[in-house]
Amino acid sequence: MIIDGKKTSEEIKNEIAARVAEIKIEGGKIPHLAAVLVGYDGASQTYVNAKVKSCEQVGFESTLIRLEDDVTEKELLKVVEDINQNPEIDGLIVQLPLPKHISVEKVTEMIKPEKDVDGFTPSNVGRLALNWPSYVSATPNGIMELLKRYNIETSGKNCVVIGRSHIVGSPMSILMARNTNPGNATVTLTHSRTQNLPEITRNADILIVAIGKPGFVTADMVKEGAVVIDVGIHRVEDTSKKSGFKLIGDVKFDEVSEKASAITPVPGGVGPMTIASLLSNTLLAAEKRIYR
Ligand SMILES: Nc1nc2c(c(=O)[nH]1)N[C@@H](CN(C=O)c1ccc(C(=O)N[C@@H](CCC(=O)O)C(=O)O)cc1)CN2
Repeated sequence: MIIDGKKTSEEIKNEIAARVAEIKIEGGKIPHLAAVLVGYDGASQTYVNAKVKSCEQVGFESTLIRLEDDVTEKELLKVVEDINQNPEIDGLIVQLPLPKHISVEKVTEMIKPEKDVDGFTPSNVGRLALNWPSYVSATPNGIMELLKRYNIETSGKNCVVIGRSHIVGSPMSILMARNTNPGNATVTLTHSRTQNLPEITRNADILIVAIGKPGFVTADMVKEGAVVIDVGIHRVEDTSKKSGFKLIGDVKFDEVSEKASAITPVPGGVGPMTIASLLSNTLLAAEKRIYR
């Protein structure tokens, strides 16, 4: 089975659009997302443009703030603080990665937790770990939603996560271990120093791959019937395409899909769900459902 993130994300966007229509009738506040993009990285521009377009699609307001790649850290912090103070804006994201001369930690810490719809601030990450209401990072949140909507059984299953990033791997391991449905899995968080990785991954009923290496997971690393979630997105040269590149994931799709019972493709899997989850978080922020 192919787990179709594109189709599921459209379903979620339709649900959000329906809620926005209700908010309009009730005379409530239309959700407003601000996105800050620093520099001209091709992939980041694609993602931010897709976020703005998705806001339009569901009826949100959006503000895109583009900054040159030589913007100083101080200037960027001031932009973030201005958005923090703007009562019109419900949610704020700073697109990552940032140029090397800017501290991601300082910028993230500056974002008001109530507007942190990426779920990256220390406050929201801490609340997630405590199982308190919080904004959950969009990619892991999107994966949980896919598992739920595809009725994938996770309780008591062995879940192996490859990659320990703050954005995906770490929150993913917390969510899958939680006493929720989906959740209640026995989770192993693996990383670049893990020994005998194939031995561990072959024991996974659910394998979530966020290692950032194209085609890293091969068929011999996967148990027959496993559910495989591929978080990686890489642009590799392909002269047969008009764009000059094609997208591939961290998983060798052709061979792993032969063994998996369910698998996310790249593109069209986890990526679109990241944007749908960001919209869900922005709706929560506008309706003040996390921080009252
Ligand atoms: N502030 C943030 N920065 C980054 C995040 C994030 O959640 N917040 N995550 C990633 C990038 N990302 C969102 O920003 C993202 C990645 C991929 C997709 C997506 O829809 N991918 C499509 C293919 C799109 C294409 O390249 O043509 C797919 O997989 O089908 C959306 C968002 C890092 N930065």
